[in-house]
Amino acid sequence: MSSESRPFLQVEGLAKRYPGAGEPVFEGVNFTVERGEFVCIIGHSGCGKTTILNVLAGLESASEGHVFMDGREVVGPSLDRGVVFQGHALLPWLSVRRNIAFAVRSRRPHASRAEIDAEVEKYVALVGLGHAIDKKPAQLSGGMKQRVGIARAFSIQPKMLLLDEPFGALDALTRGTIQDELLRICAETRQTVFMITHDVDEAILLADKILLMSNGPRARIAEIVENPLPRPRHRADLHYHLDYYPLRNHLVDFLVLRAAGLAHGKAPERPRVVRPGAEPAAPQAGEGARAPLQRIA
Ligand SMILES: Nc1ncnc2c1ncn2[C@@H]1O[C@H](COP(=O)(O)OP(=O)(O)OP(=O)(O)O)[C@@H](O)[C@H]1O
Repeated sequence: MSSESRPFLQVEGLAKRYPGAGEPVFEGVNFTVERGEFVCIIGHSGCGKTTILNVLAGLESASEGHVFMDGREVVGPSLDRGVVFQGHALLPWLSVRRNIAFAVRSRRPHASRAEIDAEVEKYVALVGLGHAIDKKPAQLSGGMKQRVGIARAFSIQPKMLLLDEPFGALDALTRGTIQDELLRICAETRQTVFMITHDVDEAILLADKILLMSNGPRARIAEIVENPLPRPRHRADLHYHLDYYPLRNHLVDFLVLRAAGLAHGKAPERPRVVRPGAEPAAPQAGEGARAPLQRIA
């Protein structure tokens, strides 16, 4: 396959086995992410989502399989991939400005102080925190700290952003506001994103594609769900779209009715692609046959 036709991110036959454990947590995990795509992964606790994200980040090694990003194999951490964890992981003794400057400087080690400062201010403004730029993390709310984490990840201009339940600990109102911000920033920057969430509505709002993971052990990506809802999306009226409930029901049914039965490697290694509630999409080059139309309304 030429590098032009290869997907931006390609995950091939990934497996993770911890020493002393019997069966692998997951195995035969295969999926792709296109440049500029926003992909969410959903699955029950313990199926291995964070482990997969850590492998994509280069922070953990897989027992089997390979990850290729932009034509190169991922073998360790890199500024090409920005990670935001649920805990914001800011340096507590540094102000917001200096936390982000630290990241910008790692990308531009020879830039002047004024250049770094200008970039920091741009990314802090992006997440609406200009007024708090000289505060320390302890002086910020949980939502503000997560915003700083997001600004920091964007400030390294990663080829791919990896988000591990970044809004999991936030109240619903704050979560909604930051989701809207992320939606806007991603629309502006065409950032490629891989995000773990437990929140079906969050995935529907943000994702182009939702990976459904079966339960472990020997979990797999059981299904790839294309999100038929058009962009731009707005939380306030998304649920009026005809495809909203077919999509939502499909995701919930998977989690409630199907995920457990597909544990122990019962999900197919090459997951089917479905588009609930919408007309079937035309097959893409190099993609296997798609599942027939699933109108569940
Ligand atoms: N270092 C480790 N040693 C042994 N087992 C581990 C280790 N790290 C994770 N595991 C096990 O691997 C499995 C997958 O963990 P992981 O955190 O990737 O799941 P997850 O799907 O992200 O879960 P959650 O949704 O609860 O965050 C779990 O059963 C966990 O106990």
